[in-house]
Amino acid sequence: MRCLLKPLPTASLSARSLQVVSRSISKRTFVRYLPAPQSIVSIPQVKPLRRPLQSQLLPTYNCLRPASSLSPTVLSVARRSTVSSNSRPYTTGHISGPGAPRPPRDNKLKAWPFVLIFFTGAIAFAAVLENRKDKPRPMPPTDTSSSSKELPKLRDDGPIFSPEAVKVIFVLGGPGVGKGTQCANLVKDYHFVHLSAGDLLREEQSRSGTEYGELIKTYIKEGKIVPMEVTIVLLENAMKRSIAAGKHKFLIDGFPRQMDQALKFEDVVVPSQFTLFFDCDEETMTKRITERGKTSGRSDDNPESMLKRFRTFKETSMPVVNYFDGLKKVVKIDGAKSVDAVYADVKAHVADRLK
Ligand SMILES: Nc1ncnc2c1ncn2[C@@H]1O[C@H](COP(=O)(O)OP(=O)(O)OP(=O)(O)O)[C@@H](O)[C@H]1O
Ligand SMILES: O=c1ccn([C@@H]2O[C@H](COP(=O)(O)O)[C@@H](O)[C@H]2O)c(=O)[nH]1
Repeated sequence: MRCLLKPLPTASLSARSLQVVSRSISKRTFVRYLPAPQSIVSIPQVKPLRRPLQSQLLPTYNCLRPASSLSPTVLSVARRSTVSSNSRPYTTGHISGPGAPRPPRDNKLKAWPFVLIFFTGAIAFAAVLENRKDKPRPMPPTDTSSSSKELPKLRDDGPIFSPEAVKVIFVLGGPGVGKGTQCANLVKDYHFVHLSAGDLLREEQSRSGTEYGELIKTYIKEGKIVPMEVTIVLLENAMKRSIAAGKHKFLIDGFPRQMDQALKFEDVVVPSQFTLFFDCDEETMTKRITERGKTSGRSDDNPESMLKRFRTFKETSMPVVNYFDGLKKVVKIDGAKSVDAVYADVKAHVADRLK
């Protein structure tokens, strides 16, 4: 890039303009007029410009100076790079007559368009980057008529039960891994109350007069997680009923399936003791669900819903397991073994914490 400088009384420039021009000059080749004998002296910028040379050039770049007023160093640089007006098309347009510089034009505004373009470009670029940032998106509603329902309001004034008085163990694992089967064993031996979030949702879905029936039906069929407000209220009510009957130990099966549920439940109901996590490969779980699907009558025990449930489990529920694992609150059990072998492992790992 080149910048043409024409004779201009320094005094006619504001201090700010001088600053801007001098900054742009220090980065470019600049051209200056000398009175004689050359028509134009082009002083190529040396990068970086040596300090003493720069300090001699910068104060003079805007005005005509006799060559005699320049230091020998400046002059020699200038003369070495001096060209005739014909050999530099870019500069010839500014010469009228041999050796005569064009009358000065007001150069004050020249830097501003560049400054403006630079800043406008920078702002636009920043805006584009901001938009491309991956942002979390809300889950698109699967059924607009039901998802627009007003959800129950959850309190935010702390847990209603104390963890000393009410014991909660979360039971997690992929679809069909055998959570319900193992919970039934624990209920028999350790007198837990077994609350399956999926069962509570299915009950609510078919309860006459419910306003969430359609919403729950759609979410379950799609293998998605019903909004936590509905599930937490169902769990809380079921727990209150059991506590009123003198039962204080709960296995909460298939919940929390999503991080917001985990945090909210512990905030407003009761903090959990730990999580039993049954680990298993998808192939084994698929076989178990397929077998169960022959008689269960469940709307999600079919290949299409199964795939969606596996995906939701990996993407949405595994982060919950990992979260509690980070807090050292997960007991991991191999769920691929036989029912009895799995139960033996459960007892071996947590028998002392179940009483
Ligand atoms: N260890 C096991 N070996 C073989 N079959 C099992 C085992 N555990 C459970 N099953 C069978 O697999 C099917 C699914 O078990 P279960 O309903 O307990 O799983 P789940 O994890 O509660 O499922 P979901 O999350 O879908 O409600 C049932 O038919 C059950 O009898
Ligand atoms: O906290 C929960 C638990 C379950 N769901 C929905 O129910 C189905 C079936 O759950 P199971 O535990 O397998 O019986 C599940 O796929 C979810 O759609 C839920 O939304 N929130």
